[in-house]
Amino acid sequence: MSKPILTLKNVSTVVNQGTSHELTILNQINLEINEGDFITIVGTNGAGKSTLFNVISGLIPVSSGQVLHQGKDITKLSEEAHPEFLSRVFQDPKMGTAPRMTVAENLLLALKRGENRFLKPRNLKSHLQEFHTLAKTMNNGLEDRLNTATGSLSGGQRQALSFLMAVIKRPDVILLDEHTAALDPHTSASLMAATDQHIVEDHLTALMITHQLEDAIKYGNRLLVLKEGKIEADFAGEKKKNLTTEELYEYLERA
Ligand SMILES: Nc1ncnc2c1ncn2[C@@H]1O[C@H](COP(=O)(O)OP(=O)(O)OP(=O)(O)O)[C@@H](O)[C@H]1O
Repeated sequence: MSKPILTLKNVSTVVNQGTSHELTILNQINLEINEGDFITIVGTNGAGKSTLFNVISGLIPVSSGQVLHQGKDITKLSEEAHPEFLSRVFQDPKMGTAPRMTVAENLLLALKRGENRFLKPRNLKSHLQEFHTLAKTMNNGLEDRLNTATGSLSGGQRQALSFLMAVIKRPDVILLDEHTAALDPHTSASLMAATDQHIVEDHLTALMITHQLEDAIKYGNRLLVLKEGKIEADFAGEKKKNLTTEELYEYLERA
């Protein structure tokens, strides 16, 4: 049986506490994320999806409740300590990669994250074959652009690089924050397929926020609907498999 990698126990996040602008963004969230889970998350604007990721990443403090990593309380762990076990890919292709560095240099940076080493050219050379093989898995020509400055890549290639940088060290948890949303439909579908292949084949654990209901249903083993800071619905197994976009849409409208 799989064991929980991450657990949220009665997590609430309240901002502007004690003022007239007080707002409960997350309201008593209980969530157990198991090894190998690929959880898709949908919800209308302002439902609290990004805040949930911000709390898991240590960017926003919880007002009450607990966050556990492998059973260890990380509720008060600093944001800087989270990359040791967690990585995140954002919607904006400009985030997460250094634009003046080449694709290979960015991959090396991600591979050596936390090791505090200087980047040496010979160090880079020894990784080129490995990076070529890795980049090829994204099916968008990234492997032919290893020596190109990241800033001149297409949006799809840049997001593919951000994704590879996020998974290269096999973090315990990967947060995908609408990572295909800024791409055209064809590029988005291609990145989504490559994402899924990596997560499933490498048995990674991931959470993905998306507004694409088809993607939320098609990918992953579990689907959460967030509404006003609460988990309104939690579909897994057969229930998720049998869900249609129409039903989910109605659910969101009703929710
Ligand atoms: N630091 C903050 N201070 C005040 N309000 C905040 C803060 N962070 C988020 N909010 C509010 O909390 C609510 C939830 O925001 P959040 O960004 O988590 O929603 P979301 O589900 O990710 O929405 P979207 O789909 O639009 O990205 C929103 O009303 C937002 O304005």
